[in-house]
Amino acid sequence: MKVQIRVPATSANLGPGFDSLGIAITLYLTVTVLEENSNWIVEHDMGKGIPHNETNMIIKTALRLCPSLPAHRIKVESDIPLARGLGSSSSAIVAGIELAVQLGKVSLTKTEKVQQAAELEGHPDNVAPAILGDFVVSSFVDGKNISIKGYFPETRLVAYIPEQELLTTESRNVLPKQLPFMEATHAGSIGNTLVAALMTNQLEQAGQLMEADLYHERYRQKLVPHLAQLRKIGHLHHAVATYLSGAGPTVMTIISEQKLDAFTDAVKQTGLSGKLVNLEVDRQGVTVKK
Ligand SMILES: Nc1ncnc2c1ncn2[C@@H]1O[C@H](COP(=O)(O)OP(=O)(O)OP(=O)(O)O)[C@@H](O)[C@H]1O
Ligand SMILES: N[C@@H](CCO)C(=O)O
Repeated sequence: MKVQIRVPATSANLGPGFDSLGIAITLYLTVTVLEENSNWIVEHDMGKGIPHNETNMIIKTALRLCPSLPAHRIKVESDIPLARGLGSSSSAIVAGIELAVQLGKVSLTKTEKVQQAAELEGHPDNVAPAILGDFVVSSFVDGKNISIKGYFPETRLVAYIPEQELLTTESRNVLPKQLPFMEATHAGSIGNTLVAALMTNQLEQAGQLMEADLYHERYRQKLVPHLAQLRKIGHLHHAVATYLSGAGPTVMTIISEQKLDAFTDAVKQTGLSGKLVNLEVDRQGVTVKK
């Protein structure tokens, strides 16, 4: 048996949907399960910081769900860059949960998988679309995760991915501990209206709301000065919206296919050193091939 688990990258927040909204996108982490072994071996070329043994996040997650899981050699391939705001840690957690399900015969519904993954990640906005695919709106009520999947309007996406990593913990440290009540309700109303616009396929309206975040982008701006620059280029080229993907530093631009080339050409002319990647929404979420 050769099991292959494929998990999409994700882009969280979409502006005002902090810790709640996310989309799955067409970059993938793939785990191939090879033979049983006396200890866990994780083959990968993701860099020195990522363990090759049972301390790897994928294996740690799987063992947490199923401590008796028999050790295997696994191969991990990924085109999701680490610590760039594209949900790499969530994809590893989701792969670990699926590994426990496949090898340990752990039985979990999709809802239970999202619950487990969101508890491990600390917030559901990346793990929920990584599991369910497409666009997901998530929250916790009395400790129970509620995730609703919707159809994200047809569009193209361009990710500007800087060379430098930005850990989520570091990017959360610049956020305020509290927001005044009226500011919080206003920020929430923008997020609510954004969800309504997306669920009713009103992408233009959604774009305005995505750029009206009051929760996090203004506090993170100093860590990601390229956000304002890219948003300005987006406006000049009639992009739908430009927002900070997850905790950054990646900046995502939503744009129609017709305007995409002119936008990317303009970004290239700025001399910004990051990479531009054309993407689409992944509609499926995690898949398993046997
Ligand atoms: N495939 C993987 N295997 C093992 N560890 C991983 C893997 N992918 C990510 N990690 C761990 O997760 C860390 C990055 O997590 P972090 O939450 O900071 O960023 P992110 O998930 O890429 O971005 P964001 O949450 O903003 O979308 C990496 O530095 C690494 O320790
Ligand atoms: N909602 C999270 C996503 C990154 O994990 C944040 O912006 O910090």
